[in-house]
Amino acid sequence: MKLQVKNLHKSYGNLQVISNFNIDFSSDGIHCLFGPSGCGKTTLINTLVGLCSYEKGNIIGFKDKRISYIFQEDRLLPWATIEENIKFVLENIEKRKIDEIVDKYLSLVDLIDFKKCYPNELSGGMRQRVSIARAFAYDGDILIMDEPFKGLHFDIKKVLIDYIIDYWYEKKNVVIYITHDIDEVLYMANHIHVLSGIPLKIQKQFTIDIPHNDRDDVNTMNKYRLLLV
Ligand SMILES: Nc1ncnc2c1ncn2[C@@H]1O[C@H](COP(=O)(O)OP(=O)(O)OP(=O)(O)O)[C@@H](O)[C@H]1O
Repeated sequence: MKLQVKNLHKSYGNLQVISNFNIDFSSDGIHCLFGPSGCGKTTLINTLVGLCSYEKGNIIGFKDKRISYIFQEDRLLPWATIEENIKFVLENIEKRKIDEIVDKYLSLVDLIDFKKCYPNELSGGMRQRVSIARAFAYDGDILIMDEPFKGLHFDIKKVLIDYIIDYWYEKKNVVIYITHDIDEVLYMANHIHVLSGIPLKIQKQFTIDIPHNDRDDVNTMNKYRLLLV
């Protein structure tokens, strides 16, 4: 699967956040958008998934795709329990299977004991984990994540990153994520787009074509680290 953005223009009033921007996404590796706060990364992905309007340009390949989107903020329904929040995105699936899916992903994010709780009974990090579980349960054709692990404890973060890497090897879906964390990039990403802005620009793009379970040689990885600092 290949997704393309061509000559994209997007502004908020007089603020031109994206101007004549081009980028391609493929399913042959995990894509990372790496850039400073405020350069326009969230605006770009909100535009790609149709949450933001844009003035000009072509967005090719996203239409009619089911998209799992992990937002920066949890966006849970406050009046629904944790399990109901996940069930809400599971359509056309038989009831027995729905319970299995809910339990599978709540166990993955280590929140199975909290499924009858409401969002306001959980901490911010726990709510973020629910929103990760919800996105995985939805199982879209494209997975997009906006700083999904920000503020999470190292142990659970590693479990979730390993899950995403395995998920990508299994499904070979397009996976795009935003992060500010260099170690996370070196551990998880294949195609790295280093961005600046505003307006949003690609400073450099490079590929780490080392298999994920073979990235522990510090000297090799430092070569890539230097491209990110
Ligand atoms: N709804 C909005 N209305 C007006 N301006 C906005 C809106 N959303 C974002 N902006 C502005 O657009 C610019 C890009 O914001 P955006 O959130 O896309 O950046 P970002 O790279 O994702 O930042 P961060 O890494 O901090 O999330 C910023 O100057 C921001 O103030």
